[in-house]
Amino acid sequence: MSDLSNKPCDFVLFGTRGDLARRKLLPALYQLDRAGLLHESTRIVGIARQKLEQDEYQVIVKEALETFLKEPLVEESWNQFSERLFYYGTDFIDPEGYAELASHLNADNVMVNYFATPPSIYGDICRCLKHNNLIKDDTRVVLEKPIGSDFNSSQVINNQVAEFFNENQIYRIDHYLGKETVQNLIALRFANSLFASKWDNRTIDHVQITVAEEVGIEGRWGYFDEAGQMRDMVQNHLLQVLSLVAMDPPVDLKADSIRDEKVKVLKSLRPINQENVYDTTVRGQYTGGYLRGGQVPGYLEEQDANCGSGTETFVAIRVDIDNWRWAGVPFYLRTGKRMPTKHSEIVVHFKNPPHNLYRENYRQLPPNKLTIRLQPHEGVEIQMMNKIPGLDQTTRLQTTKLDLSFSDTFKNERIADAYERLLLECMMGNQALFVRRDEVENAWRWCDSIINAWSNAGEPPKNYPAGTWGPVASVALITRDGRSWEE
Ligand SMILES: NC(=O)C1=CN([C@@H]2O[C@H](COP(=O)(O)OP(=O)(O)OC[C@H]3O[C@@H](n4cnc5c(N)ncnc54)[C@H](OP(=O)(O)O)[C@@H]3O)[C@@H](O)[C@H]2O)C=CC1
Ligand SMILES: O=C1O[C@H](COP(=O)(O)O)[C@@H](O)[C@H](O)[C@H]1O
Repeated sequence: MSDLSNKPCDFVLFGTRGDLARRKLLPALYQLDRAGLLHESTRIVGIARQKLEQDEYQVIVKEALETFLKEPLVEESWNQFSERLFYYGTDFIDPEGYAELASHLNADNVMVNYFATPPSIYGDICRCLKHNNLIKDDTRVVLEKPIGSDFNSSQVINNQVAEFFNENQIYRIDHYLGKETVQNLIALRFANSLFASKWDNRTIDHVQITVAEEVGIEGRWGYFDEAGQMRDMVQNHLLQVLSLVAMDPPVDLKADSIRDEKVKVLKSLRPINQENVYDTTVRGQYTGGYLRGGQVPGYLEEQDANCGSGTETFVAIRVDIDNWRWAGVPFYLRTGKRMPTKHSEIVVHFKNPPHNLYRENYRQLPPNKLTIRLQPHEGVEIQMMNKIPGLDQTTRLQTTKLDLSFSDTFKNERIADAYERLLLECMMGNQALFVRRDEVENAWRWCDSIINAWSNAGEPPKNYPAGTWGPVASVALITRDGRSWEE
C-alpha cells in the first residue's frame, strides 16, 4: 500500500439520503470497513438538507444497509461501522450553512467530498467549501456522472469545479471502471504475451461490445428522458470499455499513463454525422412486451411518462477507429434497456486462418473468439477448433471452449461491487480508475455529433418489444457487413 493509503479520511457524503448513497455508496463503505480496508480513524460524514440527530442518521443508514446489502447485515460489523458515522444538515448551496461543518471534521484527515447530488450544484458546493476554508491541497472531490449533457455543458461543470480544485484532486466516477472484469481487461491484455502480438488488424476481424440491461427506467423517467441511452450509457460506460480494449500499452500503470492511451483512442474515433449516421447507428425505444414470463410496460407507459417522447432506450453503433492498429476493424457497440437478460460482454472475433486445410469438409472454419464476460457470470472464454478424438480417416472438428469462470476459478474470493473498489481508490489517492477531463470532453464531442445528426434527421427511434434484443434494424447494421451479433 502506498503512503496515501494509510492516511485517515473524512469521507463527506453530500446527498447521503439520496438513491445512489443508499443503494450503492453506504453499502460499499460498510463492506470496506468489514474487510478491514478503512483506516481506523476514517470517518463518514453524511450531509443532507434536513436537520437530524446523530442517532436518527444511524437509523437511516442501518435501514439502507438492511435494504440494499446483498447479504445480511452483521451486527458486530454494523456496530463498528456506526462508530464512524456523523451527520450534518444544511442546504448545499448556502455558504453560511457550512459554518459548523468544520467542527465535524478532523483537521488531520484527508477530506474526500463525494457529490452524490445533481451536477447542477457541484459548482455551488465547491464555492461553499472554499468560502468556509475547507479546501486544502490534499482535499479531494468525487464527481458522479453524467458530467453535463453535451460538450458545452460538461465544460461549464468542469470549469466550475476547476475554479477550486486541481485536476489531481478531481475523481470523476464511471462505475464500470470499478468492475472486476473491466480491470481484468488490462491484466488480460498486458500480462499475457499470447494477446500482445495478436491485438490488431492483422489478427482481429471485429469486436462486439454488448451491455444489455433487463431493467427499464426504474422510476427515473425525469432524468432518463432527458438523457437517453446514448448519454446515459454510451458516452461513459461503453466508450470507457472500448478505450480499454483498443488502447496501446501504457508505459506503466500510473493513472495518467493509462488515461493518455485512452484519450488517444477517443481522439481516433471516426466522426459520425449526418452523412454516415444511417449507415452506422440505430436507435430504438421499447414497447410493451414480456420479460421472464411477465408482462412489462413500454417506455411510453412507464410511471411519469410523457407519451410523445422520442428518447432512445437502445443504441447500436458501428465504430471505426482511425489509427494504425485498428484500421479496417469495426467495433460494434450495442446497449439497451428491457432486453431479454442482464448481460454485458466484449467479444473479440479473430480472423480465419489464412488458408483452410480442412476445406473439403469445412467450407469455412468458425473463427476463434475471445469473450470477456463483464456481468453476470464474470469470466473469460476462448472459442477454438479441436479434433474430435477417433480413428476416422476424415478429421472431424468441433468448436470447443476454454472457459474460465471467475466464480469457479477464484472460489474463495468475493467479487466486490464496483463502488467498493472506487471508493477505496479515491481514499487512497489513486486516480487510475477515474476519468480525466479530456476523456470526458473527447467522448462528448464524438457523441454530440451523433446526437445532433439524429436530431437533425428528426426520425423517431425504432420500436422493439421489451424482452427482445432491440430493433430489427440493429441486426441489419451488422449483417450488411457480413457479420452477426453474439446472442
Ligand atoms: N441513482 C443512481 O443509481 C445513479 C445516480 N447517479 C448520479 O448520482 C447523483 C445523485 O443521484 P441520486 O442519488 O439518484 O439522486 P437523488 O435525487 O436520489 O439524491 C440527491 C440527493 O441530493 C440532495 N440534494 C440535492 N440538492 C440539494 C441541496 N441544494 N441541498 C441539500 N441537499 C440537496 C437531495 O436531497 P433532498 O432529498 O432533500 O432533495 C438528495 O438526497 C446524480 O448526479 C446522478 O446522476 C449516477 C449513476 C447512478
Ligand atoms: O450508470 C448507469 O448504469 C446503470 C447500469 O449499471 P450496471 O452496473 O447495472 O450495468 C444503468 O442502468 C443506469 O441507467 C445508468 O445511469
